[in-house]
Amino acid sequence: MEVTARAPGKIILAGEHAVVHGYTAVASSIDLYTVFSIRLRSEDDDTVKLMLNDIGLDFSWSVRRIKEVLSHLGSPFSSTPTSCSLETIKSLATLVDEQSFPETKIGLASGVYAFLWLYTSILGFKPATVTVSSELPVGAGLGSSAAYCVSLSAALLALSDSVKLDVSQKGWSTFNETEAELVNKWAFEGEKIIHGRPSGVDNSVSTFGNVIKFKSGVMTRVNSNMPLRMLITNTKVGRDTKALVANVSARKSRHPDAMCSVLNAIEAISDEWSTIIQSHAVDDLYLSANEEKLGELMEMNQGLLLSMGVSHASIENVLQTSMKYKLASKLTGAGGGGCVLTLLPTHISGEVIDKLVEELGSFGFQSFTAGIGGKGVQISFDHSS
Ligand SMILES: Nc1ncnc2c1ncn2[C@@H]1O[C@H](COP(=O)(O)OP(=O)(O)O)[C@@H](O)[C@H]1O
Ligand SMILES: C[C@@](O)(CCOP(=O)(O)O)CC(=O)O
Ligand SMILES: [Mg+2]
Repeated sequence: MEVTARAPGKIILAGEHAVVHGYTAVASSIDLYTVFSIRLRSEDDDTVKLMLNDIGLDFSWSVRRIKEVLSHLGSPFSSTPTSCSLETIKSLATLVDEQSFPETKIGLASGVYAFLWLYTSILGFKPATVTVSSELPVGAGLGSSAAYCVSLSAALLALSDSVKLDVSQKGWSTFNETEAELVNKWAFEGEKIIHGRPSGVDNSVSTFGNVIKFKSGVMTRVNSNMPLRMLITNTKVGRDTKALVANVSARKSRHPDAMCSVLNAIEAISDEWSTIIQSHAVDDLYLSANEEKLGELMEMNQGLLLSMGVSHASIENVLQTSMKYKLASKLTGAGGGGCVLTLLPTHISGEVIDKLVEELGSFGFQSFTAGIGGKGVQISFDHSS
């Protein structure tokens, strides 16, 4: 039997970085998914094979070798999400180094550490073939790391004793609330390995879907009543969430008072975002007034992100280009490159959007739209293999 789990990426509508420091963010899932499939091999087949299709890397470890290096961990504890210690990260690095990880892709190694940690913690030392592929750009601010950790945790838990699913079900099915909580907690442990200090907003929205508000580790569901449309522009400038989050923390310790004001202002923006999208538009006039307010909030949030040091020339380029069409934009995710959101109000014509997309394309950027606020993690079972 093969187990497949898929988890969505996300956009942060307001409050990225601030949320790492305990201030509110608002985020939504998008209908682009990362998919993990796991097929257990027979017990005498001593191999764990990992195929990372998006980055073109394959790994193969013997179960005996994994056991040897991680023997100090003991048996799996799938029902109790546990943090990976620094000492264990070193052991995981040994396992990855033995596979001669290409130097040019070394930034991606933490994803493999997260794989090994979640795999051995949840399933123990079972031989299997694991593949992952994603519709999300990796490392571009759309939460690929969270979708990776959530879909992996979901597939592993579906094969563990901690979750009892009806494996005869056909097509995609969802987890109950308690099971989804467990998936989310494990995914957060994986995110910690990749991000250093994640807030938990990305894995929560990827697990539970829809639109959420997130503050100090607590998630609240937001009932959005607005038809939100965003153009997502990938500047294709690579960046690393872990480094950007660390830079913001360093700036906060250098200028605690100024940064406190910036973070409070961002929280006010997030709160207003969630109030506006929850309100019912009584007519078109009310809707376009609300869209205008959201556009202003995005511009203000972007200005504050610039003051935190996480904008980039490529992001400023997208902002200026969309401004020519009187459209508001902000970076989404960690910034420093990656993706930018541009609010597409309901009144805007397809022609204008096409022109904007073309102009952004002339800089080498890639723009697309995605469905906002769909389902969270889902699972399916295939008995044919
Ligand atoms: N499909 C994938 N295949 C392999 N690694 C992935 C995949 N998706 C995410 N990752 C891991 O997540 C990291 C990117 O996470 P991050 O810097 O937080 O960016 P984002 O979450 O915005 O895409 C990569 O370096 C890699 O370790
Ligand atoms: C910057 C931050 O707020 C979001 C990071 O998102 P992404 O990894 O860039 O998709 C960090 C976090 O909340 O953990
Ligand atoms: Mg990430």
